[in-house]
Amino acid sequence: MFINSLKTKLIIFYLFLIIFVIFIKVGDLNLIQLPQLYALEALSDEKDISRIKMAFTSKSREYGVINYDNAVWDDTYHYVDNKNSQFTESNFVLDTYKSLGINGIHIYDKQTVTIWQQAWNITDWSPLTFPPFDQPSTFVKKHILISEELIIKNNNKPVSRVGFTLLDDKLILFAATSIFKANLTGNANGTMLFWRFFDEQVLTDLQQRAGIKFTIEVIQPNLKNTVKLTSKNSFIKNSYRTKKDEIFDIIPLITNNGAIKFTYQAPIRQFATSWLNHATIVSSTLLLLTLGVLFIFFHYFIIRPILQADNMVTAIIKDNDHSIRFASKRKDELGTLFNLIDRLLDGVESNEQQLISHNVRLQHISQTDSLTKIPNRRAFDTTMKKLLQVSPLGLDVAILVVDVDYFKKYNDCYGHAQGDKTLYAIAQTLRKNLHEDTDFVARYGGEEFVVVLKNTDKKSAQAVANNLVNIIADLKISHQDSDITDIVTISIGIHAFVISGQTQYMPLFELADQALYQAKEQGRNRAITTD
Ligand SMILES: Nc1nc2c(ncn2[C@@H]2O[C@H](COP(=O)(O)OP(=O)(O)OP(=O)(O)O)[C@@H](O)[C@H]2O)c(=O)[nH]1
Repeated sequence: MFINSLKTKLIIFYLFLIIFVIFIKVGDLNLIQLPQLYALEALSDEKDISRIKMAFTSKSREYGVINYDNAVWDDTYHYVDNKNSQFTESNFVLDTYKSLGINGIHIYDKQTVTIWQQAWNITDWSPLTFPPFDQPSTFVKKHILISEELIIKNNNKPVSRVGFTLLDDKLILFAATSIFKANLTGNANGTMLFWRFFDEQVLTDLQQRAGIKFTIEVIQPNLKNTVKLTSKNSFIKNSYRTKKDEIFDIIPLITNNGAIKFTYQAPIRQFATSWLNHATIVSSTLLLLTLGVLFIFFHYFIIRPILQADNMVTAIIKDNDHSIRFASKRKDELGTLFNLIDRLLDGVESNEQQLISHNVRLQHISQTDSLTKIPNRRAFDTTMKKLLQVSPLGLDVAILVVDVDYFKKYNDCYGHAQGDKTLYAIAQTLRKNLHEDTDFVARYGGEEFVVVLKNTDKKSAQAVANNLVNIIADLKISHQDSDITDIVTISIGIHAFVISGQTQYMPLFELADQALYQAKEQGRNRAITTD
């Protein structure tokens, strides 16, 4: 099956490896690295937020200090009592406002009634009236001006209120301090107020103090003080940054009637938050390249040789060809395995060759007569069948049946062992005097032999047979008991025929045998051909 393939298993292993690496990478990023980086970022953002808040605080405190210096001053204290305009005319000239950077100065008595007030438009330094301070509203009286109760609560010491407030929908920076003598003796006898609209200059000043460019807007006070948003990443809980990468926070107005919300663009994030970032792509590409190289390595050095071996063994089994060899030059375990298979094939091949030679010997034995060492009757049977099957039509063939004359008497006279020797001598003589390529001789049985002559007509067959009769006679093997002579002789019956589609050889043999009978009848030691 496909899944059983080594290559498939390797690919599946790689897929698991890649998923595992991505899993580790994502886990490491989300559970270890990002929380730390976000925490560091939040710490840095927190510092920026407090720098902005500090800018607001320092700006209002600066106003408070200037205001305090003017409120806790004997001249101011006496002015509240005597209202001598020389004091205000000499001290609060236009340049005073310009240098202090304020819109207005207001002096109130203990009952928070305006004693003196003056305000200017900072843009063109034209006179300005700002009703909430001119005729102080209940709100101003309560939240900005210093009441007697506050001073009593402060052990009869000067009280200052500094900060930002919202009046008539306008954001204002103010500083109010109770008017005291410079040596802080006696009671307070009023409130001195410095104020300024929160305009572009104030914003620029604050931005410079904080070193951050931010914008502001006035909002309802009921928003949370510090806004920590949940980041897009579900693993990271805290970040000050909004989805638009802005940071904002709230500065509540001291008068509790609103709040300043400042917003600024967060510094560019110094780390990647998605797992699909440059580093991941580079490392994933490197991983894939490494896996690719490993795959090629496995494929070329392990899988491919195994597949080649598979093909070779399949071919060996299919073609039953045991001569194929791996002849591997590899020095590794696969090389050892292939060499072992080669040795196994060596063994199989040598056994096979032994078997073949044994079979050849067996074949030879089964086709050879043990006494005369010439082909036997089985070989004659095979030869004749093959001859009738494969010979071309019209081929002349002759069958000669050879029989030793008076051989019973020979045996009786010389003994059976001598009879065997004589049979051997006759067989070998017949064999030697026939053409090895075209003629065939076999022992048919007993003292009877059969000769097959190919490409030989009747006349030639007669000549060959006569020659054989003479050659055996020429051996001059003595046979005292022969009725016709005193040497061993043979008789031959001949049947010559033409190949014409015969399928059985026995009728042909029997004709030759009948001719032999005639040769015996006519006195033996001769060859007779059928008519
Ligand atoms: N020594 C020996 N004798 C054999 C062998 N095979 C057959 N014979 C003998 O051959 C003789 C054949 O005798 P017969 O068939 O009577 O024929 P014959 O004596 O040769 O007389 P004709 O054929 O008529 O000339 C028998 O006595 C067999 O025993 C053999 O392998 N060795």
